[in-house]
Amino acid sequence: MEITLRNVFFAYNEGTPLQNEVLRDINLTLESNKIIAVVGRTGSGKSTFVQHLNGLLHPTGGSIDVGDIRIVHDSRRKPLLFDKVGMVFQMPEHQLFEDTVLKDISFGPKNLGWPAELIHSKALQAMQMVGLDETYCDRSPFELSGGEKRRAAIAGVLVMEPSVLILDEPTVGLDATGKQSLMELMLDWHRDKQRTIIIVTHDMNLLAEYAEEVIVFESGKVKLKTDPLTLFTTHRRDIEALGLKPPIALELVEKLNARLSTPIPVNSIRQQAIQAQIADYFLISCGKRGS
Ligand SMILES: Nc1ncnc2c1ncn2[C@@H]1O[C@H](COP(=O)(O)OP(=O)(O)OP(=O)(O)O)[C@@H](O)[C@H]1O
Repeated sequence: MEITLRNVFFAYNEGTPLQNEVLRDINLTLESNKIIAVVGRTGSGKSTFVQHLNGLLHPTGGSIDVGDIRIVHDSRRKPLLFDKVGMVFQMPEHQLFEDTVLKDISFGPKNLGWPAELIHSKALQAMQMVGLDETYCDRSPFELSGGEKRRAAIAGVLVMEPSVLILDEPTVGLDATGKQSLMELMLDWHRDKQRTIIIVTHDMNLLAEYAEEVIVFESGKVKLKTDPLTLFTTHRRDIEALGLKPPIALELVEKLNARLSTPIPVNSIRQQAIQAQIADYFLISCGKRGS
């Protein structure tokens, strides 16, 4: 499902002395079936932006087309899109509240009036997608580990089968293994269902590994929309000025290149691809592989 924003402005506390304009003239199209990262300094408006995509916030100017639903500044018509655009907030485990995992995951579909049997089967499917088996159904969400809680919270969003999934800082607080396994699950969901994922993140390694497109925010405006490789090569200075460091894999290849007479070409910023390029380079330079 495509999302198009035209001349979108947003101010908190509009029309009051506390008015705070946070989004300024956003014009963007978010294509279907992509993994899109949203980055920028803290306070640049990323969370405010993504909350516009599922109707949680409405623009104070301009329009947002989510598929065939238009969101505009009109206090009489405020479409909610929670079933089409699923949102996983920062630290989603804080939003678990039912006494069992199954009840928590079933909460959204129940509110939408889905039949009980359908809710049950979809909830089990969602649990499977996030790697929680049926033994978790009757467990209290409050007794799970941090990573398991996060998976349960994500299942509560996936159960609605959204066309777009928004993850606001999905891996904060998880260890390296937890981060990777969560992101691999999200990648499987994206590939399996052919749906869009929008990730708000400060983690440039995560961005390099998973994003196909990047939107860079600066002071409530879209500074850039590009792909990760172009971001970290052509726009290197711009993003460093925003305090964003390139991914470790790219820094590694640059350090090596400073010492090599024939630099390794930077044609990817994914860690594994760069490792393979480096390995290839050394095999070629040792004469063990034809170039
Ligand atoms: N409910 C609110 N009322 C008033 N101002 C708000 C509200 N929520 C956020 N803001 C302000 O809007 C601006 C953008 O905040 P937002 O959370 O969208 O930024 P962000 O880029 O997501 O930041 P971070 O990376 O720290 O999560 C900030 O100046 C913030 O103080």
